[in-house]
Amino acid sequence: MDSLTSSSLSPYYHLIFTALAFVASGLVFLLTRKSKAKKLNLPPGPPGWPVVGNLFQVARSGKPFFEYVRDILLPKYGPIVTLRMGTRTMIIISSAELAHEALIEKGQVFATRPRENPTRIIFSCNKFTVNAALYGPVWRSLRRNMVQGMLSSARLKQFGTVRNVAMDRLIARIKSEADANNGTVYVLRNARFAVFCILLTMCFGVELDEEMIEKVDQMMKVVLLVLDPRLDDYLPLLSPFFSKQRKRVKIVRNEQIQTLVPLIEKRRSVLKNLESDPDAMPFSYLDTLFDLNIEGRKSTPTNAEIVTLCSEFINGGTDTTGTAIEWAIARVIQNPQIQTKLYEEIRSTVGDKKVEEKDAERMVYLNAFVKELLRKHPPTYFSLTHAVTEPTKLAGYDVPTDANVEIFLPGISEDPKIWKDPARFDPDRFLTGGEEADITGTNGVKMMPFGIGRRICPGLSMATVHVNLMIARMVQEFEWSAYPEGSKVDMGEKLEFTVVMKNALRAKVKPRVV
Ligand code: HEM
Repeated sequence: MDSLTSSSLSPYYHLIFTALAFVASGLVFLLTRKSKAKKLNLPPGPPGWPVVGNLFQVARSGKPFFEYVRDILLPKYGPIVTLRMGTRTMIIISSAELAHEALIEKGQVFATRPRENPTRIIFSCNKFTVNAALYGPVWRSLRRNMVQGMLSSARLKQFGTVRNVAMDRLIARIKSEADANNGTVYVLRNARFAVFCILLTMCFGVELDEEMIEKVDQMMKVVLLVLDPRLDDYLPLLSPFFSKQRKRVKIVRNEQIQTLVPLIEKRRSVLKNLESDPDAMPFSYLDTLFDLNIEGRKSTPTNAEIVTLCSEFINGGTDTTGTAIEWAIARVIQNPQIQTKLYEEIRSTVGDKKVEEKDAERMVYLNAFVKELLRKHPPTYFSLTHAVTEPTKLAGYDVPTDANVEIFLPGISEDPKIWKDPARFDPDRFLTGGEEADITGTNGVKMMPFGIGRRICPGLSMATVHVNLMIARMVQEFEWSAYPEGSKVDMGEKLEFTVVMKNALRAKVKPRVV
């Protein structure tokens, strides 16, 4: 789901409003006639204005989109709602039954993606990514390649050393930041950096120096900013007002290509003689892309397409994982008894040894903690947007092919009908005799932080390894507490690319004395 907020629309608000009033009155007659002719039985939703639909209601609520959905739409209209955002029809679902009906029972029909806005078309190289591709041969080829080439359990094992290096670097960074700042550190920044380094190395096949890492990171952030939805994405008739922004999109795309193509070319030449570069990894995502066969296409991916695929690989796992770690540390600080249980489990599993991923895998309490973390804090509150391959029904309502289908994840993982005391953060709920939840949705849907069905996140296993290992190492090395000392952690949320803590978590760390 695009990160639509009232603030992303408000700069244009007054400029556009007058123009719209004219256009609206001119089109109202035509549109009402047209919509009557269609006679779709769409799910219920707030009545909207002609042309703009509910766009300004959302913008004027002053709330981030996820809060508008949670606090205003769902209580009033129930678990399936229609919202008209300018020319786009959005159908939002927020119950386990409906997610199951759509993504499992009618999985094939709901497995495609909607029409993209022009900015996303540029950055996705016309939908040439796993996440944006329409359900069909291109998607199958790209997804199979990513999963078999990089994310299978055999491949994951091969990158164990990269993770260990990144974990040691993370601990060293936390130590030195704490030393320089009276024992305090920012959590998200450090966690994000650690996982970013892992993904960069896996992607490009070399360990980049700090300067290059910083350069790529800055560029990725700029890209995410220009991908923020604009008003003309919902109301294309306003696009003449946005020519400056369109130019900026092209400039940023060029910068992205200029930054990443040298890394691609370097790997191409290193591959001719791997032994020539002692720093080169034996394998990387790039290696799978150079000669990739795409069903229904004769040519292998171009450099621009490779840039896009690499960006997807890196972006898909960076903020999501970093966000999970920030909330994990917040919960650990908020609940010292949870921190003690985690630490005791680490001690009883590995003693004085450094915790490794095979140890983390068999730590029952840690795994319950991570599950509860992803239930209470799914890094994205909406799954990626789905669309249907043909007109269909959901809960008896019509779902047309041009609708954006959004799944609101906390509506499921905090549903009091399927969870005991869902607001409470309690890893013990997953321990013997307690509650259960299959995170993949195969045996029923109760939580779906990675989505479910055909489009389920292919990075699920790797992300779980990263989150488990990072939490285990961070708790093994440090005792975490609130900053300022004795203060309560502010659990407020805000939407960036993911749902992060409203005030970036700054925590006090004390190295453990063993
Ligand atoms: C905690 C970490 C992560 C979370 C919470 C997460 C969550 C998600 C979600 C909710 C979706 C949408 C599923 C749908 O469309 O229904 C998704 C898709 C995707 N994720 Fe992840 N993800 C994480 C990590 C990763 C990693 C590490 C990678 C790869 C390196 C990755 C790559 C992707 C890709 C390529 C898709 C698109 C799949 C498709 O359309 O077929 N993700 N992820």
